[in-house]
Amino acid sequence: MRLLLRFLKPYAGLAAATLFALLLDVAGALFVPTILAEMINVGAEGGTEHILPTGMLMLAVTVVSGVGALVGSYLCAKLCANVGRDMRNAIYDSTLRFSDGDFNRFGTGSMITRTLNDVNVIQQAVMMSFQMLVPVPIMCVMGISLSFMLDVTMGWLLLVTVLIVVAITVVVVVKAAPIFDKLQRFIDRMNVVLRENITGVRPIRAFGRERHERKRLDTAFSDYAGSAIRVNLLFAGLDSFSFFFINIIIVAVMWVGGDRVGMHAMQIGDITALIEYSILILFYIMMAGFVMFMVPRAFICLGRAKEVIDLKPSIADPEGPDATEGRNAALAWQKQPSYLAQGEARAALDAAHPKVACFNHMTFRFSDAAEDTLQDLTFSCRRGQTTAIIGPTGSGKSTIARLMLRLIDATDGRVLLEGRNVTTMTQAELRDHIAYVPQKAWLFSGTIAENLRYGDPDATDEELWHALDVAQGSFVRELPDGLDSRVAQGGTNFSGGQRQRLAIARALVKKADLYIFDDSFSALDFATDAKLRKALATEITDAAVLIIAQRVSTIVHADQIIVLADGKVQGRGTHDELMRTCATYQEIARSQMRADDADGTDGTDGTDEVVK
Ligand SMILES: Nc1ncnc2c1ncn2[C@@H]1O[C@H](COP(=O)(O)OP(=O)(O)OP(=O)(O)O)[C@@H](O)[C@H]1O
Repeated sequence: MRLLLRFLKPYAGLAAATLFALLLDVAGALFVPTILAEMINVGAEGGTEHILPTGMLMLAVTVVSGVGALVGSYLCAKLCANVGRDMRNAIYDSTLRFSDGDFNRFGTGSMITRTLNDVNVIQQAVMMSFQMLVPVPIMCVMGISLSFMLDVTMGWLLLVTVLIVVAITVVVVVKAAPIFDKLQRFIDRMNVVLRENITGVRPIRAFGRERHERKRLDTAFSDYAGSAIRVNLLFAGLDSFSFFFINIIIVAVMWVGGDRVGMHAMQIGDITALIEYSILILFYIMMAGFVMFMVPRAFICLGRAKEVIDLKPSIADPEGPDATEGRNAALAWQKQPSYLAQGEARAALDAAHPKVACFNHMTFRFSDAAEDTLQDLTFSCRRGQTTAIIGPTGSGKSTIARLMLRLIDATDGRVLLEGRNVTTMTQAELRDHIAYVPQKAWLFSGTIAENLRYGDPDATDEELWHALDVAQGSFVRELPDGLDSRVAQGGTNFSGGQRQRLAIARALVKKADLYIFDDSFSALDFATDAKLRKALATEITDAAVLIIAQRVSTIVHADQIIVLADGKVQGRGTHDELMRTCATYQEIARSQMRADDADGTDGTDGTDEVVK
């Protein structure tokens, strides 16, 4: 509730105006039968000259009430649309601050449900509450007071009826609340299964798992349908009960009212007013009951939205950017005896190729893992040099890229950029220095130019073409629309290799200090891979390059190769050094040679260099 008030606060004026307009509507609705009763009473006693002015008054009240209803509905819709928009933006903003772990906690399906469906439920509930719930107490108090003013006995009759109906409505609503909780989780589930089925339609067909998946979907749909039917049964029950009571009260008012008129305790026109009051009050309570059905669901949705909006990201920016802490740490590290012992050679290297990124005795373990994914990792990426990481699948290579980008934080040790601990920089500042090509080359729906300008929104067409040329993306020149060619969501209208080259070009458009290529050449044929690396070497001369790769041929020319296995560094050096000293590297290189022999690949792709 506090969350809702937080979002309503900026629109306090609009909310007050909405309530005032709706109050006019309610007051008018009750005032009309009061005037009508007066007209009948006066008319019954022969005062026909009052009919015209009273009729005009009724008309005026109806107009005011109608305008109140119209304006109230408009303001209410505006208010709720604004609140809904702000809430969706707040959820999205919060998502942008999520670390990888935070994302995994919620899951994509649930995040979509929370942003779209949950906020929609909240928006609808707020709108209906304003229009149908908030006026109820006003309607009840005013209607019952007017009834008491006409006749005390009739007032009591109406009051008791209202209390019974309210009590039954509350019981039904309380019963429905847990079903709504389930309903929302079933929507999450449907979302997850449906997404999996749509995005994974090819493997589903390829493995002939249509029946299995259909069953999974059917279960998700049936669970949702079962709960929805139970809720609707309660809803229908309350509906019929309310109409039944409205009819009963009309009969009761006529019956008891007839007696009271016979006893001269009230006048004939009062019966009309009392019937109108009863119908209005019970109708509003009935409508409130329907809204109350939505309220528990809206509270659950509010709770789910709050979980996201108020989540303290596991990776947060420092309170005040603390550059000195990071620099001091880097200097302290460089003063260690082991570091100094390596003496002049290192000093010369530092001068020629200053360090851009450093991993300093860094250890990392996923929160749900039993073992460290990376252990005691120490290496640097230097300006003007290429550092490569190679290792078997699952050895922790991509985790290094995620740590550098601070999508996850080191469990122990430090990750430094330009001598500063990454935890002392804001994430935006850190990522500003880095251009990253993810393992899965994800493209956004739009045009090729729009995708490339993710790297730099101000890049000219010439710069985009240049980046494409370096990334061996000349296929774009052959497309009829060139840079304006359409890209489907995820880039699915391009081949894997084309997607990788576009993702590489996107990274190249950004001028960065560190370029990270996470297995970004894997879908390229050997010849294109070789050409691309050659073009990269002449293009990126003043930045550090970190290449994560599976193929030895991709990294054979790297200035430094880190061999990783089971999260530990097994060897470090150039290709030639490692071929002499590192058994793991030799094994990787030989296994790839054997695979190439088996493939019948000749030596024109760089594998001959690997073999030597
Ligand atoms: N969110 C996570 N929670 C727990 N463990 C994870 C998570 N993400 C990755 N891992 C584990 O961390 C290890 C390293 O994963 P990583 O993706 O870094 O490997 P990799 O060397 O890049 O593999 P590949 O070459 O196949 O891409 C793997 O064993 C993986 O199962």
